[in-house]
Amino acid sequence: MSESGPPGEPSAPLPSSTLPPPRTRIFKIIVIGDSGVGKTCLTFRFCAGKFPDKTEATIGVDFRERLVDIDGETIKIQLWDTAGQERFRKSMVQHYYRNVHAVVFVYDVTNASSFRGLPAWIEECRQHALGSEVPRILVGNKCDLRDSVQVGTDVAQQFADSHSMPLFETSAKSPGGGGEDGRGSSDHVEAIFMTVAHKLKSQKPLVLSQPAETAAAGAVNLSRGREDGGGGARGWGCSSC
Ligand SMILES: Nc1nc2c(ncn2[C@@H]2O[C@H](COP(=O)(O)OP(=O)(O)OP(=O)(O)O)[C@@H](O)[C@H]2O)c(=O)[nH]1
Repeated sequence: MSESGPPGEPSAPLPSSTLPPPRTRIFKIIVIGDSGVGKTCLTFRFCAGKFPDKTEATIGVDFRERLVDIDGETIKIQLWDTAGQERFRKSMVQHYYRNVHAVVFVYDVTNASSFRGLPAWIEECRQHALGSEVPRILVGNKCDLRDSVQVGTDVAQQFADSHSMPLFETSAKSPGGGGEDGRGSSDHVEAIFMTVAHKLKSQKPLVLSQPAETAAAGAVNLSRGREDGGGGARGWGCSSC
């Protein structure tokens, strides 16, 4: 007998209009790295599909979200674009690291100092008890500025390997290697975040979720932008990356 139905009546399936809405899983991904490496541009690029007209230094944190479809499941990717400048981080930093599902470390390939700063960001994660089960990736941004590169792929790959992270080199501005408007033949920034989402989906079910109806509309299909597989990164040893 149904607990909620009238006594004595057999339980019948609920009409679909009365079923609770399906839950949407949320993947919280924090994006960290020195000021000016392009965290805002990368997250904007993924969530809004374009390079922002102008950016200012992030104060505290900005959130950007996008619904994606992975193997038939709608998932909300929530990107936390954190401030790179110490003075804009202080009061917020403990909030970034709560319930984090993945971390994206960003450096600027044209700025060696931003690459040298990476161990400090890794150390900050350690201090906030981020375990090795939390996937991390390394992103070298601004690859469109070919003549100004200061951090070579081999040195970055060595660093990534030594921290068991996949390395992606990309450009938020011209992510497919195409024109300045960013409309290349394949969208590398897309592939990077989708690779993280795939990795997370292949892990155990995550707790954070919300009814799908409250999530923003506009789910996209995974097949878009996956052709290049995210730049042949290695480091996780899983089939989806
Ligand atoms: N050429 C080029 N410029 C970029 C790229 N990504 C970001 N920029 C520029 O780099 C500057 C800093 O970008 P942001 O995205 O604001 O950097 P951020 O890491 O969010 O900086 P903070 O908020 O201070 O931590 C801006 O002038 C961007 O236009 C890129 O891929 N190529």
